[in-house]
Formats: sequence, C-alpha cells, structure tokens
Amino acid sequence: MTSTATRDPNQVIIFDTTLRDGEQAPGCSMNLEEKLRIATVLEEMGVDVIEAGFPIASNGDFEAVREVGRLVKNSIVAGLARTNRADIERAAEALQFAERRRIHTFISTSPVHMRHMLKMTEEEVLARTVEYVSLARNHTDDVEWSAQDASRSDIDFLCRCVEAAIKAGATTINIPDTVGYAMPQEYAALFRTLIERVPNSDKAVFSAHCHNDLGVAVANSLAAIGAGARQIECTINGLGERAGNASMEEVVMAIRTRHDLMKVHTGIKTENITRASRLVSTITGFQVQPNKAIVGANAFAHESGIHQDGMLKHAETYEIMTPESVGLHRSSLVMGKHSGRAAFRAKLKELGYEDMGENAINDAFGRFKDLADRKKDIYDEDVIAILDDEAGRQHDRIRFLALHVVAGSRGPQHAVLELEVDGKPIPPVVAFGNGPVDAVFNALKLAFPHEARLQLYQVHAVTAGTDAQAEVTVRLEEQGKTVNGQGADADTLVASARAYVHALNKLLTKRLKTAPVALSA
Ligand SMILES: CC(=O)SCCNC(=O)CCNC(=O)[C@H](O)C(C)(C)COP(=O)(O)OP(=O)(O)OC[C@H]1O[C@@H](n2cnc3c(N)ncnc32)[C@H](O)[C@@H]1OP(=O)(O)O
Ligand SMILES: CC(C)C(=O)C(=O)O
Repeated sequence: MTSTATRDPNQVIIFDTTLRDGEQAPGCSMNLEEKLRIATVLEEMGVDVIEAGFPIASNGDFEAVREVGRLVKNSIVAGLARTNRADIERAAEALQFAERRRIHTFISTSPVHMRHMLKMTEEEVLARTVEYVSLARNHTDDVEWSAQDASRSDIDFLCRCVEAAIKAGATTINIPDTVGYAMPQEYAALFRTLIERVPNSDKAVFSAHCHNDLGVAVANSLAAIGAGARQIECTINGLGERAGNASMEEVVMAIRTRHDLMKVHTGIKTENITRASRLVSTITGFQVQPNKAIVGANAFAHESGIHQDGMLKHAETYEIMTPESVGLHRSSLVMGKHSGRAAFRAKLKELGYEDMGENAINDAFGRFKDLADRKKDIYDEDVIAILDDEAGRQHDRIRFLALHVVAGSRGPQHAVLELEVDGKPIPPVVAFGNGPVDAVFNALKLAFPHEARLQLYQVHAVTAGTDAQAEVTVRLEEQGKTVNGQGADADTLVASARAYVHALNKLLTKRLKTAPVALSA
C-alpha cells in the first residue's frame, strides 16, 4: 500500500467488495471459477483493492481469497476478519500467496450493536481493536480497520477508537454506514469531524462503505469524498446485503463526469464498466433494471422526439457522458451467417473474451453459426450471451444435447430430452408437465434424478424482437446450498434446459467440496 505521505491526495482508491459484501445479497452465490472470472475483470479495469471474501466464514470463502490472491498481481487482495485471533490468522493464511495483501478487520462501535449483538462494553471494543489490529499488522503492513455501524456511533467514542486503531497500525480507517441510515450532509460531517479531531488522522486513508437502504449509498459516498475520504467501498451493479452497496459504476462515473466539481480521480478504466456489469449480472442472475444509471439498458436511450432532435443536432444536448466512455460502442465488425472463425475471434477480442479456452471458443463458434442461420440480425449482445453461456462449462459432467417439446392449448405438453452424462449419451427421456417449462424440468429430473428444489426461474430477452435470444436463470437449492445456472438460446425452452443443466453441474461441484479444503497449497 502506498503510504499516506506518498500517495496522490486527489486519487480515490476503489475498493471493490462484489465478491464479499456483494455475495451477501440473498440468493446470490458464486462458485470459485466465477469469482476468478470476476476478479480478472476487476483487475483489468484497474480496481485498487479486491475484497475476495471472509476466509473464516467457510471453506469456499477461504479458497476464493487464496485463489484470487494467487491470480491477481496488480490489485491488492483483501480478506475480511472479525477482531479475534482465529479470524485474523485464517485471513492471513488465505492471503499468503497474494503479492499485495490486506487484512480488513472490523468491530461494531454503535451502542445498539455493542450492547445487543457483541455484548461488549466500549472499553472491551477499544481493547479488541488495539489487540487485533496489532495482530493483523504482524501479518501484513496493509491493515484496514472498520467501525461497523459507525454512522450510529457516539462520536467521542468513535474518535477514540479511530485514534487507537491508527496507533495500533491501521493504514485505512473505514467508517461504514452499515444500515444505510445516514444522509449525505450528516455522513460528510462525520468524516470532517473525525479527520479534524483525531490527532493522527493524517496517518491513515479514510474510507466510506455505504449501504442503499434509503437509496443514498452513492450520494453518501460522494459526500464522504468531499469531506476527505479517499477510499470508496462499492460493488458492481450495487449488489450487496439487503438493498445493496454503493454501485461502483455510479461512483466512478460521477467522479469522472463531475471532475470540475469534485477535483478527484480514480484509476478505473471506465470503458470496462459495461463488461463487468454484464458479467456480474449473468453470473449472479441479478438482472440490472433498465433505468439503472450507467449500466441500465435505457441509460443512453433517447425515446422522445425533442430529445432525439437534440441528440441528432448535438449529443451533448442530452448526454452528460458518452456511451463509449462506459464501454458501449458501435460494433466495428458486423457478424452474420457468413462470418468465419477469424471474424469470430476478432469479435471475441473486441468484446474482451479473448482469454477463453480453445474448446469453449469452438463450441461458442458452433452455436453462433447455428444462431446466425435462424436469426436475421446478430448483435454483440447475442454473441456475449453465447460466450457467457459457454465460459467455464468445459468440465461439466452433464451436457445438454437436444430437446423436443410439444406445447400449446391441445396438449398434453411434454418434453423429450437428450443429455450426456460423464461423456456418455443417455437414452432420451419423455416427461409431461403443467406447461412446457414444467415438462422440460420434469424431464431433467427423470434423466438425472436429484432432490434439489427450484427457487427461481427467470427469463430475460437479450435483444429486442421476437427472434431474440432468451437468457434464463435457474436457482436450485439443496440442503441449504443455492446455485444459479444460466442458459441462452433463441428457443426459450432450450435456454431453460441449459440453465437448469448448468445449475445442476454447479450443485455437483458443490457436493464434491464438502470435504475441508487443504489449508495450504
Ligand atoms: C456488516 C457485515 O457485512 S459483517 C460480515 C457479514 N458476513 C457474514 O456474516 C458472513 C457469513 N457468516 C458466517 O458464516 C458466520 O456468521 C461466521 C462463520 C462468520 C460466524 O459463525 P458463528 O461462529 O456460528 O457465529 P454466529 O454467526 O452465530 O454469531 C456471530 C458471532 O460473532 C461475534 N461478532 C460479530 N462481529 C464481531 C466482531 N467484529 N469481532 C468479534 N466478534 C464479533 C458475535 O458477537 C457472535 O458471537 P457469539 O456467538 O459469541 O454471540
Ligand atoms: C464489514 C463492514 C465493512 C461492512 O460490511 C459494513 O459495515 O457494512
């Protein structure tokens, strides 16, 4: 970590917690391979700190922090820990391979948390802060301390804790609005007071971590910057516990677009925002609402006549930032049924998917040609849907082969499904259902018997038009573990079967991981 003395005072550090607080969103779960894909994209976009998990919380989190630490070279990798020995030692162990590592330790400072949750006095919280920040410093020079529920804490006590944490060696002080209670002017005042009153405040970077319960997480983050915060904790698409965290794309684009006012900058390559947003949404099955700032489908769409007239005359009449600045660009390569492998590879590069494995590229190319035979216009979104569908599927035990469905009012609706399991085709199965989707899922249960329960079935059209591809998310639950599967196809029922098969494969991998992971490499 750059010391406070040498760091650029106008640079805002972007601390992404999609893999930790983002994953705390109910129903959101990501497997290791998916976390590594997200971490790669975060690193490429210039994220300063990637919080990869809470290592003591589960073997999966431990493994995620360890493997993100092994993979990532430029970003700092952080692991979360409560203020106790076991958490901090587990975090240190998970981070052992990370070139640049941070232990992020937290404890609550508000009366309601101390009294009812921790059952600790102020003096106990203060003593723990000192003891465990010091312990974390034995493992790394880069230690962040968070005062959970800071915005509802007593200011005198908070000042004492912050001073003690810095004295014990914390280099970043995080002041979270854990329950999304603060208002921007109030949150800014909190930072101003702390920075003014804590005598050693210049020895640490102050950080904001905001939740969106009242819809002001981004406004609070920006207000904190105005009051001296130089790290923002945020997530892609604003994913996170309850109503979510401050959304990274909104914070970063506000800083970039209003540099005239804010006079600060980040190191984020904003052109990578759209790709990151899409990836997180595909992996988690959390669709981005169309009117979401920056990454919503309508964020750069101009519908009404007067706006369109203005746009045609001069884009700045209605656009405060360009679509290109967030990675939405007019495609230079138009894809269609006559495109070959060279054009397809060039398109992968243009879309940022060039690191896909050879087998995945070949499978995706086959599906692209198949789609191009059936669909008149192939948009970038169509290619991305296929690529996301193929990525990470090479080790799947169950593979979708074919589907025939009888639907409509005359019924009986039934599905004939062909799968391959462990490399061998199984005989086609026929199942009936209450509608075609039910028939498809019943066929899957017959072909590959399992107890998992369907928790979510969601369909979304990739582009406009009746020949658009459907992107389906299926969430399955088995013994308290949930997984999300995705599938895309111009036929909604095929996309549904693919999504279900994807979820089943993820469940099988999860089952294999019930044995504890090795604690070292
Ligand atoms: C605001 C945030 O986002 S904080 C991070 C939230 N993330 C998570 O909780 C991740 C998922 N959590 C888990 O898997 C589990 O809760 C674990 C593994 C972390 C802990 O599990 P358990 O040991 O069974 O404890 P449980 O969850 O029941 O209760 C939490 C305990 O941690 C204590 N605790 C909470 N915060 C802290 C802290 N910062 N420092 C020390 N102890 C703390 C609580 O007082 C409680 O202790 P108690 O059992 O003595 O009453
Ligand atoms: C652990 C801390 C930083 C947190 O997530 C919160 O307070 O919301």
